[in-house]
Amino acid sequence: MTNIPSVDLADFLSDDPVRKKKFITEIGNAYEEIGFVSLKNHFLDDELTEKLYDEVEKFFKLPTDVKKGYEREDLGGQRGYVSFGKEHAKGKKEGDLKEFWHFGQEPAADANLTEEYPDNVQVKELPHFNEVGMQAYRMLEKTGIYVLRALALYIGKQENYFDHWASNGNSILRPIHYPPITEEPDNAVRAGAHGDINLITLLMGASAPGLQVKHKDGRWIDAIAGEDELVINVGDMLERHTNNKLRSTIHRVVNPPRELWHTSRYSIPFFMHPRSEMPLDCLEECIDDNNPKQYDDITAGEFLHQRLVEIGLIKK
Ligand SMILES: O=C(O)CCC(=O)C(=O)O
Ligand SMILES: [Fe+2]
Repeated sequence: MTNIPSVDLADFLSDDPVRKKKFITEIGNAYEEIGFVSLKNHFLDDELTEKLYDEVEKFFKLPTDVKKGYEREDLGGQRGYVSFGKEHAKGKKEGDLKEFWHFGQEPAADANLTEEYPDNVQVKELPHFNEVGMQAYRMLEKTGIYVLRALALYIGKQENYFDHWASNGNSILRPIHYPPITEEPDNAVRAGAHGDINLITLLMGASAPGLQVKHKDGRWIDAIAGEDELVINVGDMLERHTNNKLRSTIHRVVNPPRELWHTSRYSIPFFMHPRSEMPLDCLEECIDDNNPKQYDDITAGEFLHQRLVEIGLIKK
């Protein structure tokens, strides 16, 4: 069971306006409060999830020098492999105890983008790795589009407000491996406390506990998705765009107790980003006398660049 509110995408997709409204209210209220929900009846089925985990485990078991051959520092780590300890939470000096992979957008031929996306890095040792990764990418992207439609209605926009920005957007699927802990980590943790950069994050059930979410009252709450559920949270871009109406909640991944140091943990977040040119300017609908405009205007691309420098993936 989970400690965060659970919502059912089947409500939003139903023909019954009462159920649809119920979903919008539930997810919107949850995002004003705790910033996280777990979602059932999404588009990523068990079979594909299992296949992806299988490929991901095989990848991280490859020799370190093979994995490092797939590292693309020239792309700020936005495609391919990022090695252990490289990324740190904003404002923290110790690197996180994790290595990860990035699958990026492969836009439709007619997408009419002003900016080109770099190609994905192909893993030669694993013939199905890239194909399975991109299948999961599509299903999570499809799920995310519906969640954004519900949120558009919640904040008083047209249902399809985000479609243009988020379709063929700069989203990233990030399989993460947190390896066994072999020495005293001191201040390093599996993932230091952070808010996600993007619009929303869709996280498939991790292989082990560890994810914690910071409640408004300061307590850390374990966030564990129910069977077949995705954990979905608001990121900093959406928080900014909605002038703090929808909350990007701080979360972290804690180290396991010492007796479990020898175990790996895997998790696979999908960071849903818009196209780079999307203005994240605070929406008129979210500004009033009680809540004046909190942020300067910025585009998604500019905001992402700033953050990649702050977390150590782009060198200034
Ligand atoms: O590993 C997890 O459960 C969450 C990871 C996370 O928060 C992130 O990569 O942004
Ligand atoms: Fe995160």
